[in-house]
Amino acid sequence: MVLPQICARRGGKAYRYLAAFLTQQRAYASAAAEKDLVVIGGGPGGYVAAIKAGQLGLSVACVEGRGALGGTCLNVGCIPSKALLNSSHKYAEAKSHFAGYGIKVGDLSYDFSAIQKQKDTTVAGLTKGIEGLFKKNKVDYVKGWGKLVSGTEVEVAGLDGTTTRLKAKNILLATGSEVTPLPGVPIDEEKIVSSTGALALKSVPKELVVIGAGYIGLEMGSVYQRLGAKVGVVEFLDTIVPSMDSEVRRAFHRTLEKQGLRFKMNTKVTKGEVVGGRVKLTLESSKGGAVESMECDVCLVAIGRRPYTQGLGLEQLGIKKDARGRVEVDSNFRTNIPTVYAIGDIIKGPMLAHKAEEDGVAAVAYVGLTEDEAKAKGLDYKTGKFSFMANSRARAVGDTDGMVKIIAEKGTDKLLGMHIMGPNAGEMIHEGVLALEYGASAEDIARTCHGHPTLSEAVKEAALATAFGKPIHM
Ligand SMILES: Cc1cc2nc3c(=O)[nH]c(=O)nc-3n(C[C@H](O)[C@H](O)[C@H](O)COP(=O)(O)OP(=O)(O)OC[C@H]3O[C@@H](n4cnc5c(N)ncnc54)[C@H](O)[C@@H]3O)c2cc1C
Ligand SMILES: NC(=O)c1ccc[n+]([C@@H]2O[C@H](COP(=O)([O-])OP(=O)(O)OC[C@H]3O[C@@H](n4cnc5c(N)ncnc54)[C@H](O)[C@@H]3O)[C@@H](O)[C@H]2O)c1
Repeated sequence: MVLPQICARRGGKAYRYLAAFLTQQRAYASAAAEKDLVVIGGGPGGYVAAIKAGQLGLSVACVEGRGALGGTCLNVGCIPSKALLNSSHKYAEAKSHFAGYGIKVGDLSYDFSAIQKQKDTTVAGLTKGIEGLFKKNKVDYVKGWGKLVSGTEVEVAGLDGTTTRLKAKNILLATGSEVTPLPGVPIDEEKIVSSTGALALKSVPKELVVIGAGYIGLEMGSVYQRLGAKVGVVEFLDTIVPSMDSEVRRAFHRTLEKQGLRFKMNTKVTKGEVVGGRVKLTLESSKGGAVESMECDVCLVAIGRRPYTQGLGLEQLGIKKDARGRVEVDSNFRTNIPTVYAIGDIIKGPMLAHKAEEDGVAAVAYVGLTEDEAKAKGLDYKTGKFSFMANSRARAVGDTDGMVKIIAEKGTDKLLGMHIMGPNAGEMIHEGVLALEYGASAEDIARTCHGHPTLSEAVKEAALATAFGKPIHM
């Protein structure tokens, strides 16, 4: 009764103030009450866990400090990089391939700020969408930086300047990762950039040097090469993307070179500085000796990522980390403090949004063992391959670079790994994921009817090659 009386006495403005005050009090009250679960970090690890907990009927809060949900992946990772890859791919297609299909486009150009805007709109739509999902699943979104005070308490330095404490039966750490810095090459996010700066450049550089031929370097290098930049890649090792199957990796390397990327292998950058608006780099052979220099407009440092646990209070609580700074967990994701759990990039395993090897570097995807791993484990294995050059759909759409490679156990024919380099690899790999999950054999895949004409027929053909030694169409 109080609220309508005050409203009647003082008019609509007071009502609005009071309603806002009560909403705030309710938020404080719900924050102060003990939650079943408090999640620190709103990336793909944390936000999915929070939603699932909400769906299971638990009371849950998710603390996120960057001002938007979705973590690295949605804000400065998977999603913006794929948006730029898509735009640059469409432009490159129009430039180099449309004429071959009889399509005339006249003077082709692009508006880079519009490309960036499209990327930003995509990101904003998705991150806002997660806020909606939080509401739907009754997850409290607490905006601020969280710090463990005990195994059941989190202190939040709110983005609005307030400090609050959340009590929880259980706490889940999902604070993700950050760029690994390269000593001597300080990142300013304008001239010497990390992936975050590379995703937000205001214009396409004339010359880009990428340090590190891993996922990020090759994705961003491809984007800017397609948009007209001269791209050089400096890699410490003698191979690109070291975790990939070596045969697939070699084919991928050749494809990237064909597209125009230039590689300097077995080389490390020891110094980088901005002089007169240009980036000057000092290079050395990774095997020692031979100092040389290189110049470019923008340099991307992409030598890996490391777990982000800064300011989280792990040390005070004695939460164990390994030598690489990753939080140690048991098979139930529990740390050495029984009420504190950890998931995602801060624990061991691949730093991938869903810890499943999905959509790889623009067009590479894999699941299970590489041939090199099968060999190292001493397994008795066999392989089968099929090139997209011999796949009718790939021929029809003019996207014939790449292959499907399958690795299976020799005696049982059981699938051990699948590797796809080529068009739509990130979508097609799920056939391999499912096959591995259910312990399928290469013959199972080979005997399964695949629609025609589809890129997926290359998977069936590679399975035929693995199970019976021969594909049909090659
Ligand atoms: C350029 C790029 C491209 C990528 N592309 C792919 C891809 O195509 N496919 C793929 O699978 N993976 C990709 N990844 C990797 C993927 O982004 C990560 O593996 C994934 O985001 C990890 O999820 P996470 O939830 O563990 O951590 P994150 O996504 O890093 O989320 C952690 C969140 O926690 C917040 N946080 C940290 N500390 C605190 C604190 N104390 N309090 C409150 N909040 C905190 C951070 O602000 C962050 O938002 C890419 C990464 C990059 C950088
Ligand atoms: N499509 C995807 O799945 C995707 C895309 C982007 C990022 N990611 C994730 O993000 C993580 C980080 O990506 P990344 O590309 O930064 O790391 P990465 O580990 O994939 O590659 C880093 C590369 O840098 C090289 N390197 C290291 N130190 C060097 C030095 N001093 N000089 C020259 N080269 C050096 C390494 O040998 C390696 O080849 C990946 O591990 C991956 O899990 C995934």
